[in-house]
Amino acid sequence: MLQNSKTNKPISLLCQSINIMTTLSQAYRDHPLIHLHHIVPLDFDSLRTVPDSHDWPHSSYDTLKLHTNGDVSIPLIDMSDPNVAMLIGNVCKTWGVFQLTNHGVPTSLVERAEAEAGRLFDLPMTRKLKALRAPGDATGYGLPRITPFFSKYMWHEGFTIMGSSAEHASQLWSSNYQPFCDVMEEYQKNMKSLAEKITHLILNFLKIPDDAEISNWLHSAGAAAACSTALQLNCYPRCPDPTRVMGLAPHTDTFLLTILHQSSTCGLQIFRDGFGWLPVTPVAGALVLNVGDLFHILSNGRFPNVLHRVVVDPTRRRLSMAYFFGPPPDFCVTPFNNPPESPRFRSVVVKEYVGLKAKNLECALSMIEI
Ligand SMILES: C=C1C[C@]23C[C@H]1CC[C@H]2[C@@]12CCC[C@@](C)(C(=O)O1)[C@H]2[C@@H]3C(=O)O
Ligand SMILES: O=C(O)CCC(=O)C(=O)O
Ligand SMILES: [Fe+2]
Repeated sequence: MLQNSKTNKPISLLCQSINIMTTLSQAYRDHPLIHLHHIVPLDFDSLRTVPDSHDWPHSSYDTLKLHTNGDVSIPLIDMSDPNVAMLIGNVCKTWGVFQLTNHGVPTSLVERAEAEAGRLFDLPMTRKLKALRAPGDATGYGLPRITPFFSKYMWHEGFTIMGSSAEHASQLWSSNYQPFCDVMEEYQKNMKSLAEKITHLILNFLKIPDDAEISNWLHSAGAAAACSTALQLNCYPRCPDPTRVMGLAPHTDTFLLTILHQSSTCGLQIFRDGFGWLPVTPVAGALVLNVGDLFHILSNGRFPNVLHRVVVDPTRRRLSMAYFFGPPPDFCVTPFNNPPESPRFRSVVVKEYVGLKAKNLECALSMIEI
């Protein structure tokens, strides 16, 4: 029987019943987005003007003033710093987002993954549509999941992977799809082990005891592979008039942590109270990490689940790869509070929260608030 390496407690729930546990794709299939059937991304490269369907009423450039003062920038943390746990913990509290260098993920792997993502989005539309996300499914090619919550479409095409990408990749390329699958698999492995390390540092920072359910899960995660993970490849084609479109509309991420690689093209912005939208300027070799809703809940609101969006570049297409990490769909997330502080949220099972988000997007959090 597997045991938590720290507490020596058996990991019964997580490992033994693995066959009856909900997978993340299943959790998403259980909460389909009704309006997203048969709507496909535009063939952006063929367009010379912005169609009305993609013309945002309030342009992404001036709805909220973009803060351009160079001295306010997202913190940069060096993972080889001896105080890394403290640095990451404090930044999660004050910002909810940071860039990380010396993270141990080989640059060559990141470059190969970005090149494969580029090869995918370079395919003709007729080819990409072969891997179109089926109605009610979570994986494959298509529009962002949050699309139905907005009245206009985003200047975006994406490809979602949960585990193996073989089924969809073989629809994209009848042969020669193995290099794509191999690099995406290796990338996900590296992301998972980085996400586990960072989560471990954060749980220590929050002084969450070793016998808490979340610690028990994390210490078993490597062995049991019982996690919710997804890799989202994002492409923001260049746009004839970027001031009128939205690359990715403002949102928070659902899971514990997101690890993002952004190409050298600018576009990601975070919303910070008192400042407005701040750009996350690409730093070569650095990964962007941000707190998602589940860490916000788990930290009892101490960590902000940072609101972010993406604006589009007039001259260059932008690629990014976002890896989402959290406990498995059947896991119950309980806020960790130090008495006399009381819990701000009720406990919530991951798949139940996925369902709340599918129906209510950003209001999901307030629905579990106490
Ligand atoms: C595991 C995840 C996380 C998802 C849903 C599912 C697969 C795709 C992810 C994204 C990627 C784009 C932004 C977002 C908001 C979206 O629309 O799809 C993300 C969402 C979430 O964080 O909720
Ligand atoms: O493209 C980016 O920089 C951000 C993508 C993002 O926010 C997401 O995939 O959730
Ligand atoms: Fe995001």
